[in-house]
Amino acid sequence: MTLSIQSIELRDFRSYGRLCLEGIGPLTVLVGPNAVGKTNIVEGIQLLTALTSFRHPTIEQMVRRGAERAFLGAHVSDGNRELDVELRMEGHAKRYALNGKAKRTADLKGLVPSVTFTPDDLDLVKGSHGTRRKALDALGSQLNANYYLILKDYEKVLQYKNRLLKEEASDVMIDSIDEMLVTVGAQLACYRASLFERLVPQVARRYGEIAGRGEALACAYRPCWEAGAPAASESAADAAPALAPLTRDAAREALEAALAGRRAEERARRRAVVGPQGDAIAFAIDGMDATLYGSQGQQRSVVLAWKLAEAAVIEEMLDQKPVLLLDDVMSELDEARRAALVSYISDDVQTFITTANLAYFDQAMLSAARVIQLPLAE
Ligand SMILES: Nc1ncnc2c1ncn2[C@@H]1O[C@H](COP(=O)(O)OP(=O)(O)OP(=O)(O)O)[C@@H](O)[C@H]1O
Repeated sequence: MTLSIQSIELRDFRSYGRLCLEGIGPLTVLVGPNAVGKTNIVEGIQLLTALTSFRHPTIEQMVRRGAERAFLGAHVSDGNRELDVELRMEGHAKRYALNGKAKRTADLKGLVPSVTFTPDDLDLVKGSHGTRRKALDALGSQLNANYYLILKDYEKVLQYKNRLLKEEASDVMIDSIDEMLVTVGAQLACYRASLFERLVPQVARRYGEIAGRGEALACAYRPCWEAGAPAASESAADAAPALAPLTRDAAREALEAALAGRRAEERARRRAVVGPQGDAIAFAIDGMDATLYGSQGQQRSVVLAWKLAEAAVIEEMLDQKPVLLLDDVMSELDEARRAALVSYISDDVQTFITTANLAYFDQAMLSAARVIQLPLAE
């Protein structure tokens, strides 16, 4: 059974001294003027579900100005299980707990998954490969704690290697860090390739439904070792997908060869150029790169399709519908795309929507929702 959020408490988090929302149902609409704290609530819920924030803030930015520590808590239940997820932030430490017992972030991944959709996500197609890699990794991290741990390990290895290259360390040192990079990087590439393979049919199907007109969307994931570092201008149509399924041995071999072949370049540039930080993800609509040629509407349809596909993959893999967090996106979508998004919202998909304007919602939806006007009366 799907866990859903029953109540939320925020203490000294962002603009809130204390905020309690109780008796939370399937659909909550948070409405209020600019800067009233709508996104702060969404961010708090994301930190308690996906265990991350789309704003990528420091702890200092999240603790209310003037306070020493912040507390976030959610009571979640599926009718059988009653769970309290808590997060405490102080200094440089972020500490999660479940029913009062300290937990590592990795232990809680996937417990109450969520899909967040904010105006920044509209850059998923327009933006760089890095934006798309981050989106894929954020999904993978919720689905599989090992994906998350490998990603964190890889970030550390890469940081260390960059330091060594900057300091012009000896070849022996670079060889030994490359060994680690190959082990961790090959695993990360395999996780990415296999998640991508699951995601793509869902994205393509949803794009077809949203865009209509028989347009075909192709998505390609190309690991870094294929033809060197990817340029953003390369066409998705040219970027052949990784041979599926990508095995760890094949990934290791390809990474090793690419590292050996580009050692001189890495030395000259004094930074790592080979590794999953160079993987490319691209979209093509009817054979044309969506980043370069897609209309604004087409790009938005791809993003929406990607988000709905994320929700579908989470449900498929975790047997649980994710909480949907829609931060101020209704105003960014036209009527048809709004309708596509709203059609996904149902009683069994717990949804939080923020908006400055209720005019974007039809009456049927509003009457099914709990509308919370912010700021709350004291
Ligand atoms: N650490 C913090 N301490 C105190 N206030 C903070 C902190 N972080 C953010 N804020 C305040 O929170 C407010 C922004 O809140 P939020 O982003 O949730 O607004 P919003 O209602 O989503 O606005 P908009 O509709 O403009 O997007 C700002 O006024 C900001 O100063």
